[in-house]
Amino acid sequence: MPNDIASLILALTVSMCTMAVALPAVMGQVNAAARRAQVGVCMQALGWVLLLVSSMVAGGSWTDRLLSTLSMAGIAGGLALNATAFNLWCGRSPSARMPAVVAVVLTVGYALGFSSYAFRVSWANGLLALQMTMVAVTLARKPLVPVGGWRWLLVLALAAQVVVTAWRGALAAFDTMAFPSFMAPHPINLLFALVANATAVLSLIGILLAHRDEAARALERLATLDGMTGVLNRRAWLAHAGVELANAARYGHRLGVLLIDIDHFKEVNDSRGHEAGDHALQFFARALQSACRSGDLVCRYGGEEFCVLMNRADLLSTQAFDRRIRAYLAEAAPREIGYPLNYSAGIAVSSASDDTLDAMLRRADVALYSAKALGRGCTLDAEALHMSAT
Ligand SMILES: Nc1nc2c(ncn2[C@@H]2O[C@H](COP(=O)(O)OP(=O)(O)OP(=O)(O)O)[C@@H](O)[C@H]2O)c(=O)[nH]1
Repeated sequence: MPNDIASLILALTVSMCTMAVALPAVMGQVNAAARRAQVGVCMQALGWVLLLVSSMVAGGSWTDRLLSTLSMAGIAGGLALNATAFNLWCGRSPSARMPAVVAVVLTVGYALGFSSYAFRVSWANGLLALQMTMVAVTLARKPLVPVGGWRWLLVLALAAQVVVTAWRGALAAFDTMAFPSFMAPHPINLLFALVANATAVLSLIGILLAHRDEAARALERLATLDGMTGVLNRRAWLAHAGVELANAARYGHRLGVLLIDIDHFKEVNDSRGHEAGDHALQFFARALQSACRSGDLVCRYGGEEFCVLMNRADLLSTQAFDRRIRAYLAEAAPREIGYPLNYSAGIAVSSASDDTLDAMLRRADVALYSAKALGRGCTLDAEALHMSAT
């Protein structure tokens, strides 16, 4: 059995080192979460290497104390980094101060109490079990973004490792003679080595899948959002608005489309520079979004044109939205961007159950064109225009 345990611990160390080298190569360019996970794996790999080396030097010597303490710092620090990585991948803030605090307390306590075998082993195993619990809780908490079912596999493996690690801590404290080293021929050591190997494999799978989910979300963002303003792009807006119009027809609601074109925007670019122009577009998009109700859809229709789909809205409520935006711009634009910003707009409200998005956009565009022709800075509605023309 001692040889079995030594082989399994060696296999675990080799797996961790392989992961530490392979992850950066396989994952390519990474974000903050993946970077933390990679560094976390490297630290754990280093920790296991140092623990193995420490078992080869004279027990209780200063070299043993130094190597063992550094190995604890590596394993505990790596776990703390993994906790923050999984927090980020679950859409939460990266702050996971507790696992980091536990890693520091564990290392310092281990170094200070090194001369007592029972204390240092129970201290390290107890606090490592606490850290693993924190990583498992991080994964088990409801994520704020879609995360695959893989997290439950990792939670299960971590839960098993928590039990075995805490058990080792208890044995070291209360039955020290039966548990003289982490490679001693004790069934719990064998169980620990097996579970640790399984958790290492599942961690690798978890890190790769979390990274893949994150990349898929980033691709979706790129495909649906306008990169500069963060509102929907035209293609995504058309797809969503088409669904909303079909629902409106089915349930007998009305909806309004407000097509907006910022006035004299070329002058902003020409006199203040392209960067100021970009800043103004971002401010304008924010203003539209904050004035919307949930269910409304804002998009950047093109250059300095925006389009808003107002769900369950008739002409009066679309006009009220337009007035709110104008009042907000008059007050906030000079304050936020340093000069006034105005726009012309056209409104089209869904008329019959067979109305189409194309037809509504055409009517809104005609109304917008007329608003520009009237001298800009105003909003016209397509129905009124149509009535006055007939
Ligand atoms: N800074 C910046 N400018 C943009 C962007 N997209 C389009 N524009 C500018 O928007 C301006 C649009 O000019 P025009 O079509 O003449 O419209 P306008 O100056 O607003 O005049 P009217 O619409 O007739 O009031 C051009 O100068 C474009 O370069 C962008 O992403 N960033």
